[in-house]
Amino acid sequence: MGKTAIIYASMSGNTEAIADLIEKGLNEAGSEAEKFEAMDIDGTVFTEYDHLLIGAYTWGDGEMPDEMLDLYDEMDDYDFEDKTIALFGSGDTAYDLFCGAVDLLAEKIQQNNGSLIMESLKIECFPDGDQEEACLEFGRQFARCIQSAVRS
Ligand SMILES: Cc1cc2nc3c(=O)[nH]c(=O)nc-3n(C[C@H](O)[C@H](O)[C@H](O)COP(=O)(O)O)c2cc1C
Repeated sequence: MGKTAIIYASMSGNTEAIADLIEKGLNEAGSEAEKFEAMDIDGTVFTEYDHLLIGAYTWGDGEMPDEMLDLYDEMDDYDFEDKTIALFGSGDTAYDLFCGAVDLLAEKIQQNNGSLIMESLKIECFPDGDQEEACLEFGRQFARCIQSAVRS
């Protein structure tokens, strides 16, 4: 089935909480993942893992946060054509560019031959209430995508 990595950047814990819930959803649907903080890894993760869930909070004026910047720049050295990819993030709708970093990641993946298997998950601050279930379901749905790709 291939290996799944959940990669995230989080300063105050909201995006980390989303990553944890996505992993829980994946597990519920019978898949496993390894989770990494973006600043602890480099681009080799893009060759070692077949399925990628990548998440970031948004900083500045719709900008990529510092913790994700190196990995974001390194994406230009890789080809994402054969990868299963979905994106997630936490933001705040009080800002003009809600979850702008998620959109920047999507553009970068597309520039490097990749495509997204699911619509990106954008969470308002902390994933509570209905948003908690949305994160779990995102994980379950991603698991179903990679499982059905194996069967077909
Ligand atoms: C200085 C600053 C700038 C921000 N800019 C944006 C922004 O442009 N768009 C957005 O959606 N959220 C923005 N946010 C909100 C954060 O992305 C949001 O608080 C998020 O939940 C933080 O996630 P974390 O807990 O994973 O660090 C900004 C927050 C701060 C402190």
